Amino acid sequence: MSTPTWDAARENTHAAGLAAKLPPARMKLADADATTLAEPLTALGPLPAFPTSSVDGYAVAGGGPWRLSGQVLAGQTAPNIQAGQAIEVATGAMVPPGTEAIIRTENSTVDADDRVTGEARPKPEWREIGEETADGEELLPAGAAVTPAVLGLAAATGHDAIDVRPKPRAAVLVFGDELATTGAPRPGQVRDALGPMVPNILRRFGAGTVPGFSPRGPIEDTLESHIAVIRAALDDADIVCTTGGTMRGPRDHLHAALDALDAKYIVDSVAVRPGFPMLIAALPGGRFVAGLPGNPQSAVVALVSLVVPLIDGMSGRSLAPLSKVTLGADIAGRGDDTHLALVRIDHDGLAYPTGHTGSSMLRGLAGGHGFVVIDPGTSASAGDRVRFVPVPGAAA
Ligand SMILES: Nc1nc2c(c(=O)[nH]1)N[C@H]1C(S)=C(S)[C@@H](COP(=O)(O)OP(=O)(O)OC[C@H]3O[C@@H](n4cnc5c(N)ncnc54)[C@H](O)[C@@H]3O)O[C@H]1N2
Ligand code: MOO
Repeated sequence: MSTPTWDAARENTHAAGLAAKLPPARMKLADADATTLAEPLTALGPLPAFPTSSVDGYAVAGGGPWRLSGQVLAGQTAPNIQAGQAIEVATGAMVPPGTEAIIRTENSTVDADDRVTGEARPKPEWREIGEETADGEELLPAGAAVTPAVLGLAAATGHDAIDVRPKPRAAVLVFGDELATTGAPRPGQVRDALGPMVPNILRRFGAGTVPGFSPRGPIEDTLESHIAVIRAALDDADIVCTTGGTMRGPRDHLHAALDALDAKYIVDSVAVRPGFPMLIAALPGGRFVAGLPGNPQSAVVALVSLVVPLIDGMSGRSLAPLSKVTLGADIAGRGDDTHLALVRIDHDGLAYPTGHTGSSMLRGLAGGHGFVVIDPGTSASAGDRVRFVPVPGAAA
């Protein structure tokens, strides 16, 4: 398999995810945040459902002064209004049929004999039936991300539950005999930095987690343990993220384990720096293994490069286009490879390289906002607009 470009690897991974997208499920609104619409969201009725006052004031008909002859509060049904009458209305209340104008409270006076005088503003002060949506209108297409605002819109138009594709469930398996999980590392040891980091990044990218596997590890570097724990994780996970062992060194067992599990590579290394040994393999039953390199920053590069497109595909979403940022300083390319360079967006709105960007380091990532994409064969200069891959929650 020849090494794909970073862009091609993302597209291939997204397409593989889309081909294995998760089956739809009906979910109560309270449970549906961060899922994806499986069907278009349509209005179950017009919005607003009745002519609705946008102000506190007096509905009037005919010429004034008007005789105050009632009140409508939000939630009540309104009586008809006759010429010469004024009916006090609250914001959100139904506008009495026959209303010609609504005069705001602050633009009106009511005398001791309940006579209302005042002047209406030129623009109507109420919202007509169906102004926001007609009954049955499509509000959002299938494949749209379900955000808190989408939940609010669904509720506003009458839905109690919606058809969504659930979040793919991701397990995280941390491999490495050198890893310690507490205290400062002793000579020869490395503190596991991925266990505390990867599940939280996955959650922020819209993956669900699997109890007992968020993370599981450190797991010993043997072929048998790789095969056994990947199998166990697949009982509940749609995506199994492994860390380390992506090369073919003396203690790297991931490839052999994937062969034993009958996996097919979607991507097996990518022309990107850092993080090139990242891989995605498909397993029978529409599940995937994402091999994240052991170097901690490279593992995050693999998450944002391939696992995010995989989650998008399995969720039935299109591959999200990347926004662009303007560079505040020059950033060198990495020859024929795409360079994902850590940047911090500063107070001037421009992106500057962080320090400490070695692939084994995390200081740059912890102080940065994401990666800019320097395309193969190019270098970028201050002032250039370049694509930006955010790492949510990366920096304050
Ligand atoms: N002969 C070559 N060796 C290496 C090459 C190469 O091209 N030729 N590429 C290097 C690159 S680039 C990367 S990235 C790594 C990928 O290594 P693996 O995915 O096989 O991972 P490991 O060997 O297990 O570990 C690499 C490195 O990361 C540290 N590590 C691993 N897990 C964790 C963790 N959970 N928390 C913190 N640090 C972790 C590990 O101790 C190693 O230092 O391969 C290079 N080698
Ligand atoms: O792929 Mo490695 O990321 O350069 O440390």
